[in-house]
Amino acid sequence: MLLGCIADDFTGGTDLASALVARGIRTVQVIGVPEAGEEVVRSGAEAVVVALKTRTAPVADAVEQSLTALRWLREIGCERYYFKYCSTFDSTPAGNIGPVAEALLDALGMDFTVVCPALPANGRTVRDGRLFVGDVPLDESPMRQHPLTPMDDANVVRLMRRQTHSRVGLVGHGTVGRGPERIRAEFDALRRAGIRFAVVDATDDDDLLAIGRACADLPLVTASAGLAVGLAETFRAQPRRLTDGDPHAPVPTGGGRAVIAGSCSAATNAQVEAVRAVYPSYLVDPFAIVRGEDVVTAALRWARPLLGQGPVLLHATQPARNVAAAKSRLPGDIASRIENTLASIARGLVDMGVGRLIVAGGETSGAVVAALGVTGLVIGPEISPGVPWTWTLGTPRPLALALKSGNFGSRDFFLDAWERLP
Ligand SMILES: Nc1ncnc2c1ncn2[C@@H]1O[C@H](COP(=O)(O)OP(=O)(O)O)[C@@H](O)[C@H]1O
Ligand SMILES: O=C(O)[C@@H](O)C(=O)COP(=O)(O)O
Repeated sequence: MLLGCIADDFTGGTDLASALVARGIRTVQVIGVPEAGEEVVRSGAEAVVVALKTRTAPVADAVEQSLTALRWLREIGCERYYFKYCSTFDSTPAGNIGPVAEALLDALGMDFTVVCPALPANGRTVRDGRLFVGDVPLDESPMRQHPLTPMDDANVVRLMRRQTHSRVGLVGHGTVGRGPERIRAEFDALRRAGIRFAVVDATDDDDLLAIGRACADLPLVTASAGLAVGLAETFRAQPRRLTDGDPHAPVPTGGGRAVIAGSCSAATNAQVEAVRAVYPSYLVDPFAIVRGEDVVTAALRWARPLLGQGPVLLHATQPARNVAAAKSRLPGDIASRIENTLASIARGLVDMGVGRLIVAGGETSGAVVAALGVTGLVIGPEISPGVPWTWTLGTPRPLALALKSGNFGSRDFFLDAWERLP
């Protein structure tokens, strides 16, 4: 085992696992910290991703869960660690990226690491420490209206300073463009100056390759899935401990097809719109949940006769103005009540024979995966950058499951995804 990864949500976990697999690193994703590690060790994986649902948890809880994951990764023999957060730095002013990163550094006895949210494959770049989504600074992108983690600042140095007690510095593009030696020298200079976190500019995969090489001796990196581009190369350069080949033959799965969408991100809204003209679709109404209606039974009654005919869509996804209205008029826990409702619907659909399921939204995926009793995910073919098909472990029968980050995928994602299934 070489690389132990801790992802702060489940879509983020499959994003990173898929990036590592695409670069030839055998990767297993586990859901939460398993009770025993033997199965993972026996699987011959070179990397393991522990997917947690800590992005919006209370800070102390997120820190504790992440430290538990780190302990488990150490126990099963990991030597290097990767804290994976969102390429749009989804967090609140209190955390959880900063506090978790700080706790992991402390636990590993380290005094320095990188903060690298860039993910050029999905249009997220960092210039002068500012995070861009396409050409738009993060705080002017639709992320400013996220239901749980609205982002009001694009400056990653400032965001990290808000969230940590540590000193935060910047390695600008001028340095990154000069290559790994220069970047490493800058890391050393920052470390000597008492800087604990270096935000690193990156605008393309060449930058990430250079940063990956410069990080070759760091036991812990913190990043989006982007840095996998660079780190995978440094791992491949090491002697391989395992035989070559794919440990994860695809598991053909049949059964009904469904899309469950709980993300209200711009990309998911567009994907829901695209599909509503094609599939039967059902809106899960937050106001009905709060009125105490049996939304789950109603949704399943609607879906039952349709499942034999083709895919169905069940969504809470709504445009930002409706989400703002729901948030202002409904109780504070409405987001998690919607997640739980969608998770119960997913469970009911699987009980009715659905075997191929797409879930949109990180928090939503966390709730669905828990309700289905999934203990691990085998990574299959990539549907679009950062979103693979996976096969579930721990469920009574393997399911084909795609966990789609809210802002990933083209407009036709829900229509095209089925074609990528073997
Ligand atoms: N109509 C709605 N009104 C308010 N909140 C909603 C609505 N639909 C979904 N939500 C909540 O918004 C959150 C979306 O987060 P998530 O699932 O992580 O999506 P994303 O990947 O886009 O961030 C979830 O907690 C979900 O329950
Ligand atoms: O890094 C990313 O953008 C994704 O891997 C991710 O974490 C997205 O989170 P959600 O949009 O909440 O799914």
